[in-house]
Amino acid sequence: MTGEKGEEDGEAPSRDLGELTQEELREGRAAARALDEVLTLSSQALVRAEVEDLYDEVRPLGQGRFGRVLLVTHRQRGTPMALKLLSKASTTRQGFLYEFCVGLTLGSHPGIVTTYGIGLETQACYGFLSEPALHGDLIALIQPKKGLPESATQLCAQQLSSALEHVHSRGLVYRDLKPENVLVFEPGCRRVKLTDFGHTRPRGTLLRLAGPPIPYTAPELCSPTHRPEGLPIQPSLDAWALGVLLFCLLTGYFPWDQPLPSEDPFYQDFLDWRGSGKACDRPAPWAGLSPVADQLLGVLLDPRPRHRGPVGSVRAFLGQSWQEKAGSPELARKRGEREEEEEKELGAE
Ligand SMILES: Nc1ncnc2c1ncn2[C@@H]1O[C@H](COP(=O)(O)OP(=O)(O)OP(=O)(O)O)[C@@H](O)[C@H]1O
Repeated sequence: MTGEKGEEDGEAPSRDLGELTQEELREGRAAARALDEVLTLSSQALVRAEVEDLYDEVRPLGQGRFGRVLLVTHRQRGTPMALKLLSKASTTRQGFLYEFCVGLTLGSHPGIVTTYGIGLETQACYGFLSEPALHGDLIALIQPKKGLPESATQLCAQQLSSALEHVHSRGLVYRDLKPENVLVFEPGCRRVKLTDFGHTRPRGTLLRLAGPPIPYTAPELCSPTHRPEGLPIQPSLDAWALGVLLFCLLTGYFPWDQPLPSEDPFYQDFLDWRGSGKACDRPAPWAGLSPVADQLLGVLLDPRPRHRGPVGSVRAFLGQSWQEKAGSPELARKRGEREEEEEKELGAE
């Protein structure tokens, strides 16, 4: 997404490194400088034209809060492309250029949507072109209370962790991992790619939460005690979001609404279980996950950002079973506990 920017971020002052090491701060600054370079060049090369002068509209591909995405074909060559249009009413020129240029600099990775080097300015909108995904996004594939087949989940895990590692290797933090931003290029999730770089920022950028937290928001951003000037952002924010996304894919549930123990009993239950390590404390939504999945999610969903595993931790768990097999005594026991709990909850109403 893109939007009015600048309310929520600023540059980390050099005398105050927050939780960043000198090396991390240098990495973030180098990323900011590299982006600035691409942005200046792209800003000079925007094509001023109306969409219909250059492209034929085929059909809408999707709609976000800020952007409308259309399948178009090039008028002369017939090449199919996705055109993301951002209204000038809600997006600044700088905000648009930022999203466009982050896409351009990251697009060489197979797990990241390729952005073409054509930026457009019409009377009412800014726009840019990228490769079109003809199988939609991941949200359409997740079945409520079921999730995705495990094979598809592991394929997503492998490709998304690699794509996020690429983002991090460029000194950037993605910050917007959710199923709507994962595009599907082949059935069965054999090829999925990350899109929407409107929230991506250099490591170390100071960030305050602009709205209410969502399930994917890491707890360090929700803490009321966090520094008023903002938290210097780290790749560990993406590792948390990856953990939540994998949970959703495996179960068809969110693990919690927001990671605030005082507000969200599901999150409190998770913390209690982490603390005790006892099977009887396992929260109901976690029934159905194998010990391997527990371990993986335990690494990614560590509430302490400096102890949280990186996104690449996923690799060590691929190819092992992440779901209890249907009919296994362990699953029957966990399901029994879940049903008992649900009965208790219903009884309490
Ligand atoms: N290259 C593409 N090919 C196919 N569909 C796409 C493509 N890019 C985006 N979409 C679809 O359009 C939707 C909206 O796009 P996008 O997330 O970029 O918009 P946004 O306004 O920035 O979103 P947000 O609400 O997260 O701010 C996506 O969820 C996806 O379904």
